[in-house]
Amino acid sequence: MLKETILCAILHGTGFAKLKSNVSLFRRGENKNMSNNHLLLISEEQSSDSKIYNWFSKQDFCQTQCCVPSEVSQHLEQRVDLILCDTGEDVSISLELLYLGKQQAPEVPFLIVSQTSDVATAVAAMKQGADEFLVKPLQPESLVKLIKGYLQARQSRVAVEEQHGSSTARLGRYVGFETMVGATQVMQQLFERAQRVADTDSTVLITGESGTGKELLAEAIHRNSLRAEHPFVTINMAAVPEHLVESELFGHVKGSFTDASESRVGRFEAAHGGTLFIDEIGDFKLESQARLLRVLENHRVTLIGSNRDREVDVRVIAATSHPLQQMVQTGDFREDLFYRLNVVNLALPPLRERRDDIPVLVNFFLTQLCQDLKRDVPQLDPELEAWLRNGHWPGNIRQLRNCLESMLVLSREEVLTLADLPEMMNGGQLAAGQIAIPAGTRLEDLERTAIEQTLKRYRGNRTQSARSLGVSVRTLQRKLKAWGVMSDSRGNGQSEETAKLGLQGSGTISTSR
Ligand SMILES: Nc1ncnc2c1ncn2[C@@H]1O[C@H](COP(=O)(O)OP(=O)(O)OP(=O)(O)O)[C@@H](O)[C@H]1O
Repeated sequence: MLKETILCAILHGTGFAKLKSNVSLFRRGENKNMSNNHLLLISEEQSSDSKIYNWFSKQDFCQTQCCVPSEVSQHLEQRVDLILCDTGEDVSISLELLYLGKQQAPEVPFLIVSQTSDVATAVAAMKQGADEFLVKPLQPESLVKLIKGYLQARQSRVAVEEQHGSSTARLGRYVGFETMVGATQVMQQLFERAQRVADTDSTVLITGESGTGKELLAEAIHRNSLRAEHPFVTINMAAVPEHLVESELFGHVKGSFTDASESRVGRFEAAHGGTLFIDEIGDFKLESQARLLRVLENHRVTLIGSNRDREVDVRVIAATSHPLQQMVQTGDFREDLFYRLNVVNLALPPLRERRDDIPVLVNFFLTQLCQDLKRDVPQLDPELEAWLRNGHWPGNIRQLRNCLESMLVLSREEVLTLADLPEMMNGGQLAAGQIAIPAGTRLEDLERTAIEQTLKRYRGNRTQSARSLGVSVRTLQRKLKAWGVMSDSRGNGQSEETAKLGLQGSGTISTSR
């Protein structure tokens, strides 16, 4: 009996609670016209051979499209309201498609139809975000009822969101995350995916170097979600002493350990109804990982020193600047927890990989900071602009913002120049013989930067620059050519391309002697 109950719960995805709420939503809007819903059926068979498709195409509560696995990605670019995946005996194909579905359309319910009732497989599917794991043979009536429940819940959510002017991504319109700047294609795509995932309760893993905006993105997801009215609670695992991690997260009762002079509510409970952002999840020790996994699976927390647990309704967004997958391989991070967290992955690129955003970010921060400092927005000297755009920025957006803030605080001039750069950035004007290398500079960037600075110093004269760099003119020409800089036929003097190159800023490296 117990086994049956467990299996039943597993087969119904996130459990009975969710199923019940769907059913009640269905009742509320029963009379609504549902025929505009789009169901995507993934099948190994062509549509004409698929019995399940033939059956669905005769139903009038939705419009059904059928496709083979290789066409799924293409279909997800169109409107889809529910995915039913039946890939025959090989469930691993369904799991791969589930991953794809959750990456491309996280808010769309994904139902797996399987021929096996193997519990381990069902658990694996649920961990990866499947909404249902249904075992054949299926009862048409129950299946229709289940699907209608999902579709109705989805319709109701869209209606609520439209009423509140919230997300409309699924209708083909994209509303940006106002607090975040990013005009490049990579950021626009990321915002779009984040907007879509905001509509769901899926766990999200945000990856990216320090200062790329992981916390800001997590908060934007929360603000765009139906949980927005509830708390957004953060915890940075790197900042909490190891022995206090569990008590911070799960809370403790008075006297449960030496320093526990009072009972304390943990961050999970504090985030009830809202979102918990766990930063630097890679710093979590293995024992605590097991406990976190249990909370994510059961939605219940047990305070340290107590044997009573409490239900929590919390959406978790985790972030890491460490390569978690590698940590899984080395045994430093639990594989099951990794998959539980990585239902949707949002990867923030480093600033140096989206340089076109730098001018937009600079304007954004200058305006914001000048408002705070109650001063007029200064102009930027073109050389400084170029320097900012071409900097390496190992500290990413945080470093860019701090750099601008420091200049604005220290200079009241109407035009900011390279000379106003904070001392630690050096403005490309290091004392004679100095070279400063910011943490995170790649070797290939180092070489290019050194060459750029030297050419700039010798006003584009390649003979003098090559001599200064201790290489032949031919070697220098070869490198410039490889970087797409046209060769200067005069061998010296200042070609247009060299002049351009010479003007480029270059982090904090200088070859001055
Ligand atoms: N796209 C963006 N638009 C505007 N400001 C941004 C953007 N991304 C980040 N910032 C700003 O940059 C700073 C760093 O952002 P945030 O703390 O979110 O980064 P992080 O990746 O979480 O850093 P860490 O890993 O060190 O905690 C903040 O001041 C944030 O407001």
